[in-house]
Amino acid sequence: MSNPIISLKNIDVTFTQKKKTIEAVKDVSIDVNKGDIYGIVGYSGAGKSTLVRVVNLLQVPTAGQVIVNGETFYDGSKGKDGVQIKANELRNRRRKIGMIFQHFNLLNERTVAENVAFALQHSPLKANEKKAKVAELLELVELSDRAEQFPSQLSGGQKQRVAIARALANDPEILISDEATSALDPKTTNQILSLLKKLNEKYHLTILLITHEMEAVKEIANKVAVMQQGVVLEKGSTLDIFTKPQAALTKEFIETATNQDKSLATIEESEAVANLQAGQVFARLTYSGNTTNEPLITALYQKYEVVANILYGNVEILQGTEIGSLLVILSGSQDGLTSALKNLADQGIHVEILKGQQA
Ligand SMILES: Nc1ncnc2c1ncn2[C@@H]1O[C@H](COP(=O)(O)OP(=O)(O)OP(=O)(O)O)[C@@H](O)[C@H]1O
Repeated sequence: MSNPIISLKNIDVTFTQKKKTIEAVKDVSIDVNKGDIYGIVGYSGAGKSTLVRVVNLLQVPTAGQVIVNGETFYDGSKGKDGVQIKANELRNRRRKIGMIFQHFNLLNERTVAENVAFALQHSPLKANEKKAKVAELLELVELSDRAEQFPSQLSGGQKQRVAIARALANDPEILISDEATSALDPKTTNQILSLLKKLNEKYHLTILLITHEMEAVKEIANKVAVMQQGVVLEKGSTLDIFTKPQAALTKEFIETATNQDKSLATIEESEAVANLQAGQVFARLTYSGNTTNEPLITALYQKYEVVANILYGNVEILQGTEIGSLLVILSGSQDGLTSALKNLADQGIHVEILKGQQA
């Protein structure tokens, strides 16, 4: 059995403002294993930031349990307001949880090196050891030559790398990245994501990746939870979520991340789909890994006399595995279509009927 480094159980966070009650997080349970890059994806206001602030008790939940590295930080089942870890113990534990943010949160009047050193102010290291640590961290994020510059002299990507160096100063086991790439252009975003991946691989750093971009999840996360209105709609391995998405919102995120959204809109308006005939279905087929080599389309005709007209095809590489998706119109007899769709599902191909009679 896996032993999660972060276990959030049945977390509720409710804010009360005057007479208004906001249920920001509702009954969310998530287990993050050591070495995971766990993406939490959702639109603005979904409750992502509130949820991750619960991990280090920057936000105390209204109900539920928070267990980090085997230590119970909060247990809502005990007592009226729950039982919390002692303040000094929490302070120590928090140093092992680094955080980075969309707006970097650097001290503008301090140099790059001083910004990183700031995180070491309570460290037991001696002055010369702290200096060496800062130099080592700046080398890690490839900013050694900028040590004496000020944040205002840096690009957004460089600022975020300073923030990452600072977040790593106390050798954390967990890094929380709250929309860390949201203010960056696509190229810089990829550089930061690659750096996070490198830190994950090299130091086995567990990363919680909060984002509204499924693209970022696709690049580096091995697990993902999709949030909407305080609730986790679905969660699982990135591979499973991308090949068998259930919730409409998850599908929407994936379509955007794989650039299918625009193609789909155009194809849905095409004559072939707009004027779909009886005996035809418009479907999306998604398949991963070993199924990609199967001569799917030929087999459908040979076995069931079902003709597949491919309107769109795409292959993505996710976690080193090929994920194929096809938008097709399948035409055949009622029985032929039923058997063909069953055959596809039996082969582990995820079939979504987008239009036409469900055979
Ligand atoms: N301290 C607070 N007091 C009252 N309401 C809050 C507080 N913090 C968050 N909320 C509300 O909780 C809900 C979830 O907010 P949250 O910031 O967690 O969402 P999010 O998914 O992180 O979105 P964003 O990316 O925009 O921050 C929102 O309706 C927000 O207005």
